[in-house]
Amino acid sequence: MDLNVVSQSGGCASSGCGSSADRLSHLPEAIRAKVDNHPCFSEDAHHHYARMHVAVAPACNIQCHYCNRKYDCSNESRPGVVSELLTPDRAVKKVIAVAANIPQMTVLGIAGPGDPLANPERTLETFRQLSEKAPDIRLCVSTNGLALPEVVDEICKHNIEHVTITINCVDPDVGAKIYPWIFWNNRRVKGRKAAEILIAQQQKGLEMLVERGVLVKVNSVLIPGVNDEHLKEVSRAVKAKGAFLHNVMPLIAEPEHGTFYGLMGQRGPSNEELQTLQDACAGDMAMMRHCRQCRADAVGMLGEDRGHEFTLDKIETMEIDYEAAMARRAEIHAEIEANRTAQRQQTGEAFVSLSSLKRGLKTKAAEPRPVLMAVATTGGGVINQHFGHAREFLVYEASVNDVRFVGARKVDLYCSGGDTCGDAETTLQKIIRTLKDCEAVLCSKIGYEPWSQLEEAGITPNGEHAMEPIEEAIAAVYQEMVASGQLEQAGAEPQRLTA
Ligand SMILES: C[S@@+](CC[C@H](N)C(=O)[O-])C[C@H]1O[C@@H](n2cnc3c(N)ncnc32)[C@H](O)[C@@H]1O
Ligand code: SF4
Ligand code: SF4
Repeated sequence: MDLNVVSQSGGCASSGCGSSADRLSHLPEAIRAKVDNHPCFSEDAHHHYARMHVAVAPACNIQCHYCNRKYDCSNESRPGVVSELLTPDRAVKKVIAVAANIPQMTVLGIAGPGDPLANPERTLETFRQLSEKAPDIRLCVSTNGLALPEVVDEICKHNIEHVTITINCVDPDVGAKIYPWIFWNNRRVKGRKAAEILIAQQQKGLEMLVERGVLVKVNSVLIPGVNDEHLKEVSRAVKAKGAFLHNVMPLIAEPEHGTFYGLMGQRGPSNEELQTLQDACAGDMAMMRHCRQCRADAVGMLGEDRGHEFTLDKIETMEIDYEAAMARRAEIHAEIEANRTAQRQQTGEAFVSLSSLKRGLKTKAAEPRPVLMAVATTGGGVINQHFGHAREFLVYEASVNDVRFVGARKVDLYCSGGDTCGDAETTLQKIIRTLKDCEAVLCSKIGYEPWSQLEEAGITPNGEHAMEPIEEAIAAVYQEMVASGQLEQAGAEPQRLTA
């Protein structure tokens, strides 16, 4: 997301390129302070800070063709899925237990499993208690927007500075294909009329939040053949109304989830379709590309789920002094910030070197082509994960202009424990398919078998940059590729480095 904020403001003055952390520096101070440690509103922050959701809101006031909250699997990570519903009191207890044990957790969101604003008492009571008992935690809410205008003032009372509205369309004809019904003024409204009311409420809620200085993220589910082309218009419309960030997420639709789309065989988008649409929308506004479509009870860094460590039976036995925990949290946040500053400096140097590389290319020749690279990381902004332990890879695009984050791709674990990874061949082939458009994989270590199969598939494994900041390492690998001449564009004059 930070990337496009910068492109609107002209980018790095000297070179036209910069790290994702630097890109935050172009935001006004008041906004930067609100997003700098928010893992969802800042791509850079998501390497360092964690979030949690509490599942206090079971009911929903609309039906989306892609949602079925009845289907649950404890191993599954997707929106609407939860293991246990919580009362506000228990939710508050859980948040305090998590904040004391995972100090980098800065954000508590309520995102279901239904719609938080269709359960206003439970949602607002949770926020009320938390703003009093844990004032160092940022509070967020995610809603379909139908009930939003009526509760905007109440939300603002609880110091909520970040709200997400799911807006899949601004045209009721498109909406009628996504929403079979809404529950409005005590009756069920169907079809185009339902979509018309929902869209009007969403737009009104968005305007009201922006007027009150709340940062609004808009989620849109990309449903191929239904709203794919239309989402560019959605992006323009919400930007014009002052939304801060647009998060275009892929539809998840499997027949076994029992949703209308799942049963009708509606497919989700490919990685390429998603990225193409995100890039097309990016002309109009800042995009979030690091969303992991979390469960409604997720706990931990984005992409990880530590919910099993904080089940009700476990938190009942935890004795927590939150005053002391807050002091410890502040110390750890200061350490994280010191690390981030050091990383920023290191990455800045790598980018200066990328800029000299660009200047060194003969001006008439075409630039070397951009390259996608995948990275294995457990967080902290560095390359620190064994290939076989990765449950997801972060994908970056490197070019002579920039290194930009383009998305996270989930994979099955290659090493499922023990010293040997012998019988995991099918899993490895699936991982290679997921990364097939990447030209290198950067990780801390990698075994012989995946090394040779990646190479055979034309993906270069690289374990030389362990513990280095991600963007610095990618910039370095890209420079090596340029220097070796392997990135010359087909049909272009050969390029030469002058220095
Ligand atoms: C579970 S919802 C909860 C908040 C609220 N009810 C809403 O819809 O905004 C959180 C997010 O997940 C999205 N979502 C739910 N089911 C999905 C699916 N099958 N595929 C992709 N996104 C989905 C929703 O559109 C929403 O943006
Ligand atoms: S609004 Fe949210 S909770 Fe309600 S049906 Fe849609 S995705 Fe599910
Ligand atoms: S679903 Fe996306 S926006 Fe919400 S907590 Fe997860 S990563 Fe952040």
